[in-house]
Amino acid sequence: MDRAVDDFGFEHVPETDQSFENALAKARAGDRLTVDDGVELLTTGTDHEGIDPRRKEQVLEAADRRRAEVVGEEVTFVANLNNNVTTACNTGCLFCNFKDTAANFERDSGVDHPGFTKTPAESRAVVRDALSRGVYEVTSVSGLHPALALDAEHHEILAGYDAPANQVNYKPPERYDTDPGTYLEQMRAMSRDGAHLHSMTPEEAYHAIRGTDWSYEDAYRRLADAGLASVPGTAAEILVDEVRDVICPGKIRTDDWVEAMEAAATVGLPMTATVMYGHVENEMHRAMHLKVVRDLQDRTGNITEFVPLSFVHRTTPLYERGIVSGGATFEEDELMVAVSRLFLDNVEHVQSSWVKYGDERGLKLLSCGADDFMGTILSEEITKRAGGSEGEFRSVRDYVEMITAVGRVPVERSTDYRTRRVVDPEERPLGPTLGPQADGTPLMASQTAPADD
Ligand SMILES: C[S@@+](CC[C@H](N)C(=O)[O-])C[C@H]1O[C@@H](n2cnc3c(N)ncnc32)[C@H](O)[C@@H]1O
Ligand SMILES: Nc1c(NC[C@H](O)[C@H](O)[C@H](O)CO)[nH]c(=O)[nH]c1=O
Ligand SMILES: N[C@@H](Cc1ccc(O)cc1)C(=O)O
Ligand code: SF4
Repeated sequence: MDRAVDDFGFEHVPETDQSFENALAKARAGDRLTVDDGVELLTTGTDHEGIDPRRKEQVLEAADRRRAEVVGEEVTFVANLNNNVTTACNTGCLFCNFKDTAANFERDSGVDHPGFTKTPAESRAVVRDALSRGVYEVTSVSGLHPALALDAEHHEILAGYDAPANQVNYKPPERYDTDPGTYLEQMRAMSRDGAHLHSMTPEEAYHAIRGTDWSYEDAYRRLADAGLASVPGTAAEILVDEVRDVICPGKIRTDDWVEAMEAAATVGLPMTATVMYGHVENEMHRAMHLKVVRDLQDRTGNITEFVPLSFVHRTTPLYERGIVSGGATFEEDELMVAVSRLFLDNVEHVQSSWVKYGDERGLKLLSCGADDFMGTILSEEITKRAGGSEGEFRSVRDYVEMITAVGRVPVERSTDYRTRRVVDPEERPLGPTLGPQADGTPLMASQTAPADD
């Protein structure tokens, strides 16, 4: 990644005192890897330019073997729904095209925009419909809408700040076309009738305590009481501040992200962790990120899965302003997944995201160290808006066909992986059964096969 090194004057660069051979030997032996080892594996050796195809295969093989030892041949997926509450956000992350300027949502803005905000009642209706189709989990990640507050008390505190109001990034709900309600109201609405609610990233948790002296733990405890069941570890991007300064200067810093995740763990919430890579960062930053996650997991043990998210560049400010010329290559994707598996010796599952990679490459990544194939999601906005085109839905039938085609065992899982169901490819109907109202009915009418299903 010479581009990044040259353009940004980063302090951290992919230079080490380690050799590729030593790092590979340690990886094969199952020894705990250092950041330098990680860099050697991610670069296939800093002793030469570019990715060496033979060395890359060695890294992928080591990761695939480790995957087989740790989790065997099962490939898991979850029957879930994405229900994002709002796209209003002023944080301004340069890799993101999911958000819309919050001012556009104001009653008198006169701006016609593609964004949306759902009231708690609207969220409730979307979830009710998805539950009747058999979903287990509701995933909800949203923009930081200025009118969103934890609860009525939080509204009062935020309203007490003098102008400029955006000192605490707050405007009262009356200013907007649609009132998103409070975080607690949204939690209650989305967790009703037994849905497992996976929501409130560290960035959202920060928004839920902004302008107060409340701790992340206070917030997560109250969110959990209102129905939150697990936490998405997005907003991680690259957990090295010199990279965050370039791609998301308005976002919480690395220390805050870690603090929020530790708080979620203290409250007893399972959580995922992510990395969003393939933009301005180099392999040293990627390896340093893995170390932050591994240390966090040493302290908490609550991370159920690690999710590498390849940067989707097409319609993002980073790309449109010429700051980057594209995303990661597939070789980099393979190595990111493989080194995640090898480095994170304390995280059991590594996810392959079909939304980011597509089916074919997503399946290939299941032989590079990944063992989870994401979820049905039923709708998708983050990748689509960034110019991705891999679709918004996979049925249980799609999953079974793809996973069996690569010789692995399809398993429907709960979010925390504790409940699992090995899916018999011959069974009919072929739908989810773990959701509170799931009875095996295929998730979507359009996906129902003609006669035999
Ligand atoms: C869109 S945000 C929504 C939740 C909340 N606003 C936050 O930042 O945590 C969720 C995550 O989507 C991922 N994301 C956003 N834009 C992306 C892109 N262009 N390519 C890949 N991942 C992206 C980032 O990792 C981000 O943290
Ligand atoms: N990788 C992506 C995910 N993964 C999250 C899963 O769908 C699921 O919520 C998690 O495994 C917890 O059970 N979701 C997306 O919407 N987009 C992705 O790229
Ligand atoms: N929001 C992320 C995906 C994601 C969601 C929940 C998770 O636990 C992990 C990853 C995206 O689409 O880019
Ligand atoms: S990544 Fe999240 S915080 Fe950043 S602009 Fe997008 S929605 Fe807002």
